[in-house]
Amino acid sequence: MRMLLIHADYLEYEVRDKALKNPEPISDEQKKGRLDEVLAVFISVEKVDEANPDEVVEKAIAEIEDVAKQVKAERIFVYPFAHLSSELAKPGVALEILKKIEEKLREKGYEVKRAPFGYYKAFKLSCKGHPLAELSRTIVPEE
Ligand SMILES: Nc1ncnc2c1ncn2[C@@H]1O[C@H](COS(=O)(=O)NC(=O)[C@@H](N)CO)[C@@H](O)[C@H]1O
Repeated sequence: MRMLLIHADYLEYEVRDKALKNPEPISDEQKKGRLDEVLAVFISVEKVDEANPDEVVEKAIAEIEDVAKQVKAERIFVYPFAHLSSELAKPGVALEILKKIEEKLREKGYEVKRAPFGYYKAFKLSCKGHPLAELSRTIVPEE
């Protein structure tokens, strides 16, 4: 799994066209979204993650929470992003992993949104620009 973490004044998106034949079903409300004062986490789920999804979820949560505490972010935007890796996991596996990350972060008390999976989306992002505002993490399951 590859993650790009951006501490931002805001992240907003608007769904455009389908990027997969069968994207995640979404409500009209989910076609647009915005969070202010947010840690945006762009995630590419990778083929290697398919070996142990639960372990990858736990490691991702730990890394995201570590950064959220450092930058004092209470809101997290989980954003499916297929452009951080050339070895992408299958969409079905990727979506399940992203949903679990969303759920577990919410259980930990963060305000969490997740951008829709399988769509081309317009987005605007305002990076804060401080030294910890742009970070990346790579997560792999144990052999
Ligand atoms: N492994 C993955 N990790 C994260 N997001 C993914 C993954 N696979 C698919 N997606 C989601 O599905 C969308 C399209 O995925 S994609 O791999 O780019 N596929 C395409 O663009 C197809 N139109 C041609 O392959 C992505 O924008 C993202 O929302």
